[in-house]
Amino acid sequence: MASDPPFEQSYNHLFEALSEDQKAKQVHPETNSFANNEIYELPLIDLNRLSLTKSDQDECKREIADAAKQLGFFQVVNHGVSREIITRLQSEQAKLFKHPFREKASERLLDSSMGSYHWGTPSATFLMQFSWSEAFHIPLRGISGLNGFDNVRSPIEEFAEVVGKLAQRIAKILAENIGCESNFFAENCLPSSCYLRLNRYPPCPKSSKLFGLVPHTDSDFLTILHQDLVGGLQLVRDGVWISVKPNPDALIINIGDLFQAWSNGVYKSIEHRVVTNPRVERFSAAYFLCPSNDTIIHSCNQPSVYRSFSFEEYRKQVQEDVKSTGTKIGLPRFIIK
Ligand SMILES: O=C(O)CCC(=O)C(=O)O
Ligand SMILES: [Fe+2]
Repeated sequence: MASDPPFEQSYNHLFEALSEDQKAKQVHPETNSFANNEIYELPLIDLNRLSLTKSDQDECKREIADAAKQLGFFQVVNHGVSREIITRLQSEQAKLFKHPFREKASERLLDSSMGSYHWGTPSATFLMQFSWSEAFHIPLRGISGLNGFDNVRSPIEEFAEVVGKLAQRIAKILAENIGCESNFFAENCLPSSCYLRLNRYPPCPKSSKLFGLVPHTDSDFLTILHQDLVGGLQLVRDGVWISVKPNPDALIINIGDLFQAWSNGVYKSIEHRVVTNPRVERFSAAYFLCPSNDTIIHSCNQPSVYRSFSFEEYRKQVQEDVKSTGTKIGLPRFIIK
């Protein structure tokens, strides 16, 4: 049966032109061990302590900063997003993706100025650069553009509102920990410049060796993610890919490139990816804390590792690199030599 979205038909230059043997050579060298990666529980931080005594608060803040410095990834519980919102979001997200491919791709679902639908990887020239997934990219200023989709709009709005506040709270804690201007995020990362991405990873019958999402770092300050129980998210720890164990009660937080630059390399934007599952579909929802396009990102400590750049310049550079080389280069472009 054909997949939905029609990856193989539409990208047959990637899939068909290759013999089985060539395919095996083109996938990531360690993809054969996809299933055998260590299953790792991210550092689990209970945010309830932020409303307890000063020493509880300090301990909680220290754990957040330590995780952001060492692994770049952690998970939080008692984050303020109710189980009810998450359940509704998951159920409406699944329904949204169930619309026929033609409808999703025709932009009738989303007013195109308000959001966009993505599937596969148009810039991929070989299978290792290909992502077997589809996503709705929804700028928060555009939630009202989900024409006629009141059922999905309301859990998205509620999720984004609570997670947006959480993102601000975490960013402030991280800024204070390194003695930097903690109002920066409240001033520059308004909800109108942040966005949400709803991801779906269809079962991948062709090959369990394909990526659901290719290895990347996030181009924002920080990302807050909810994943379902299927699993598949992996990240690099000490140079080795490890699998993140899903926790239905937790939200995953990871540092993005902008925080790494702004903190002068103290907080780590870590490479991560999603691997495909041959039988089950997987869903995740991610909130990206972003500044306005004209915000200048400069290291808050000296001497600067990275030169200053605007968010717009960074995004354009990433897009250009992806278009011309098939992969994101990201922060290394901005290191002061
Ligand atoms: O689906 C996931 O678990 C990760 C998604 C992700 O990394 C992203 O959207 O940037
Ligand atoms: Fe990501």
